[in-house]
Order: sequence, then C-alpha cells, then structure tokens
Amino acid sequence: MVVLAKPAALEQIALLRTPEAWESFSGVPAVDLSGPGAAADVVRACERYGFFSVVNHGVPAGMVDRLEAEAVRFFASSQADKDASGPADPFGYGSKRIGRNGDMGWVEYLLLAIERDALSKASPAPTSALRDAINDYVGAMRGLARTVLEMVAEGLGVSPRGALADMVTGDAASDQVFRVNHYPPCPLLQGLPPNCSVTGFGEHTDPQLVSILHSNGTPGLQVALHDGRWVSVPPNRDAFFVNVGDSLQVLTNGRLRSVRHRVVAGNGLKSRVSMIYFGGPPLAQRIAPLPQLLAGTQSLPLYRDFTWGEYKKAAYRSRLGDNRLAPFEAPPVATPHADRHRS
Ligand SMILES: C=C1C[C@]23C[C@@]1(O)CC[C@H]2[C@@]12CCC[C@@](C)(C(=O)O1)[C@H]2[C@@H]3C(=O)O
Ligand SMILES: O=C(O)CCC(=O)C(=O)O
Repeated sequence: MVVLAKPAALEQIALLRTPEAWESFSGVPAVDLSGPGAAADVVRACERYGFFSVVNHGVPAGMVDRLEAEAVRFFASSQADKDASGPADPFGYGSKRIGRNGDMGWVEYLLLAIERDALSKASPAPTSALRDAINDYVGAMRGLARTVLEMVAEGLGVSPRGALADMVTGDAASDQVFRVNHYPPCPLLQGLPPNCSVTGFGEHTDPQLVSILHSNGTPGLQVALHDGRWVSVPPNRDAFFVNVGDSLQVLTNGRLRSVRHRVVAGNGLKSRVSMIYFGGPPLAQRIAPLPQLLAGTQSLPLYRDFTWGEYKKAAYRSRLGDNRLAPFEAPPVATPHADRHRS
C-alpha cells in the first residue's frame, strides 16, 4: 500500500494506492445453507478465511430491497435532516468520523442498537418507514446469525448445538448493533491515478461473534487473507457475507480466526450501500475458549477469561486498526514444552 499526497478536503482520511487488491477475488467460499454438509463447509470457510458468503439463505429479496431503498432515501435527505439523527455517539447518524478515537473514513452511516429483536429506544430511527424496514430485516439477520452459529457448533462438535447461538439470540440482554453505511463516490480523487482510492472504512476486525453484511452492487469491500494479502470481494446482491469476529476466535481458541477487512471508496459513479448486523452477547457473558474444544487435546487456552463487557469497554477505547485481542492473550506458560501446544 502506498499513501499519497492528497487534496486538503480529504483531511485525515488515508488515500491508498492498492493495484493488487483491486482484482476481484474468486476464492470467497459460498456456503449453501440448505445443502448437505453445510456445517462442515461453514467451519472450513471460517478456519481458512474467517469469511464466507451465504447463498440459499431464505431471506426474501423484497425485505432487503425495501431497507436499502429506505436507507438510500435517508442518505439523500438534507444534511440538516441527517444531522438531526446524530451524532453517532453512542448511536445515530455519523459522517466521516468513526468511533471516538480519531478514525476517519469517506463514509456516512447510521449506527443503531438492537434490543431483543427491534431497534432500541436509544436508537430512534429517523422515519417510521426506515424503522419498520430495519426491524423486519434485523429479525431475519438474527435468524441467519443463529443458523450460522448452530452450524459452527455442529461442525466443531460443540454441544448443545445452540451453545454459541444462544449467546447472541437466546438472551434478551444480548448486545446487538446494526449499521447502515453509505460510501458516496469521491470526486476529490478525480485527476489522480485510476488505481487510487480513499479509505471508506479503515481496516479492522469485528469484536463480536459474527457479523452479517449485505451490500448493493458497488464494490469496495476488501478482506485480508491469512498470508496478509488484501483482496477485493466481488459484490453479490443475492448473498450475505459472514465475518468471524474476535469473540468467536476466542471461544474457539483461535481455530476460527476473525477477519481483517476494510472498505475502499473509488472515484466511480456509484455509491456503495452496506448494512451490517453485529451479533454480540450480553455484557456479563464470559468469553473464554470452550472447554469442550480443549478437552482431549494438548492445546492450552490462548486467551484468558474475560467478559464481553470488559472486552467491549477496551475495544471502544481502541483505534479501528488495533489488534484488540492482544491484551487478552494468555501469559506464556513457564514449561519448556508449552509452546509446542500453542498452534
Ligand atoms: C474505532 C472504533 C469504531 C468501533 C469502536 C472502535 O473504538 C473500535 C471497534 C469499532 C467497531 C468495528 C465493528 C463495528 C462497531 C460498531 C463495533 O462494535 O466495533 C465499530 C465501532 C464503531 O463504529 O463505533
Ligand atoms: O461497508 C462495508 O462493506 C463494511 C463496513 C464495516 O466493516 C463496518 O461497518 O464495520
């Protein structure tokens, strides 16, 4: 990645030149959730990439289209109307500023909290049409998150099958967040080399167990492969994309790895719109490698115990690109052979 001199209006937003990453990656695993062997496919994809697309998911296209259309309507409204739903701290409309610690991107967004299966009172949606569309959509995402987490448990041999899914959808107090992002084309890139792009959403891993993303047909999402290479994910309106989050990495003692991802905004003509459901557990939930996954193996726990509340507090003090799990790694064990068992 090369960081370039940039127009003043882009202020603190990083400009990137990433020719290699612009090539579409054809290797994103597509899991047919209704197919035989889906659980094994989910686990394989989560081990290899921490990322996969879901097809045959059963979510009606009309439900997705309706939310996307309401989101587009909202982002097209006047700046004053949008600002009336802000700031995004803790929840609401935000523009360019991401989180509290100085991260910036070429993006505007709605960041909303979900309580049980609907928008929380802390997140009043700008219009009732948008609120209704979000509530329907989030219901479907909770179902999808449940199915995916059940398949992870089944594929890893964890019982009961609902052990992971219940952390996110089985408890009224679970910590779910919903985000709608709008990345307008960046006119300030005109006149710069064609392979230049601007950071839409900086690289990061998601703190929760899983995130489920849908986007319109405009590219921009890139994921880091385990060898560190960045690749572009071809958009697919008919699919959902699942990210493994840091908490699932810990629960599986690093067998499933959270995926680093980012969004780059180009100087094309079309906006990117994405909608992401983040499935987190209740604040009091203990996050630690599942004893069932350690039993009978030589593996030591790679992480110390913590609660989701502790992790979340630390995460929200971090910068987007930080490795948020580093402070939670287990201290090295003082035996001569211990390292051999940490894989
Ligand atoms: C810079 C930040 C934004 C973020 C909170 C954080 O301090 C670090 C994690 C970020 C992230 C990434 C996934 C979605 C999100 C809502 C979350 O739970 O953690 C965002 C936070 C945010 O946008 O506020
Ligand atoms: O917009 C996207 O495609 C992904 C955005 C993202 O990673 C996020 O909002 O956490």
